[in-house]
Amino acid sequence: MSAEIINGKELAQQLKDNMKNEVTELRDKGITPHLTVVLIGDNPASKSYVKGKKKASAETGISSDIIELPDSTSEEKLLQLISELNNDPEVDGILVQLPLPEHIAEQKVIEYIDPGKDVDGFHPVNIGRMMTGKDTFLPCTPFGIVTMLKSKNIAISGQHVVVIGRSNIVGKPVGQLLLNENATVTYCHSKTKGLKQFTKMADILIVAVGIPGAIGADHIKPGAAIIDVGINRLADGSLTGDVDFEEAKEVASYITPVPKGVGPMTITMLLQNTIKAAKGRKA
Ligand SMILES: NC(=O)C1=CN([C@@H]2O[C@H](COP(=O)(O)OP(=O)(O)OC[C@H]3O[C@@H](n4cnc5c(N)ncnc54)[C@H](OP(=O)(O)O)[C@@H]3O)[C@@H](O)[C@H]2O)C=CC1
Ligand SMILES: Nc1nc(=O)c2c([nH]1)NC[C@@H]1CN(c3ccc(C(=O)N[C@@H](CCC(=O)O)C(=O)O)cc3)C=[N+]21
Repeated sequence: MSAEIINGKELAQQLKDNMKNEVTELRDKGITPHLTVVLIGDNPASKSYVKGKKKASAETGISSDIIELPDSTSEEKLLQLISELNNDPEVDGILVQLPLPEHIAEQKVIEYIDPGKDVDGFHPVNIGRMMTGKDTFLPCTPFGIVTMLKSKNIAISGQHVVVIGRSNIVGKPVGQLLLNENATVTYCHSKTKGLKQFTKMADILIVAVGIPGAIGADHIKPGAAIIDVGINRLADGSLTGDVDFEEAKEVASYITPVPKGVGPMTITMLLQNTIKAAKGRKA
């Protein structure tokens, strides 16, 4: 038996089609959601993600612009720009593409963004609201993952979720969101001893490590749902996840592919958050 594939690209398209109608209605009322993306430096991967965000915005009628600045941009100059965007009444959402150059303190920049415009959901105020179960901007990748699980009616409540990875943008918040949905959550990371003994207990296994092939069939409990967050570019230019897909799909009940899995959902949730920001500010 081969696992059912959760096609994130298709689900993202359905959600964008719905959003397009919502944006049309908002625009008829004179409200055009606007997203500003700030891109520092010329990391090719970041450039390609940012292009994807612009394209997806246009598809739904959300207006967007990209502010590109050189690698040499000072922290002070970036904070100044954020302060202008915070005060610009036309701007609903601000996204500063990560990672930032080494000389800029990432956390300081994140905390400078107006929480009401923080469509990434990375500001400590929004993280705190998420942790306490309040309405807020949910971080896009975790929000996308929960949306994918729900789209397939995969049970979350009472299930054992194992998350591999504890970054502030993926691992930690996805565990928190699933805890809010009444899952029992275990976190694993690079210091975890005996990783397999944990992963084999997972009803839902979320892999956000950044190592191709980190997880194989022998890590997986038969019938588990596997969410592969990893985006790794191989030497031949192709993209691959953290899970050995061919092997894993023979053991799992559901699995997300890379590409066309979690990635497109991340962008779609960003658009959702931008609409929410516009409604919160302009409506
Ligand atoms: N699809 C999407 O939309 C997105 C995809 N990504 C991708 O997801 C992956 C993870 O991203 P991100 O969370 O930002 O990455 P980070 O590099 O910030 O975090 C990686 C995590 O994996 C853990 N880890 C590393 N090696 C091992 C190991 N051998 N065993 C167990 N755990 C390990 C690390 O542990 P420790 O904390 O101890 O160092 C860390 O917590 C990347 O491939 C990234 O490109 C990221 C964002 C969005
Ligand atoms: N402030 C900030 N917010 C982010 O949300 C953010 C970030 N910084 N930095 C980098 C990570 C990574 N990320 C991805 C988004 C979409 C795809 C995506 O759409 N991937 C496609 C493939 C795209 C391609 O072919 O290149 C897919 O998986 O099918 C991947 C990765 C957002 N991130």
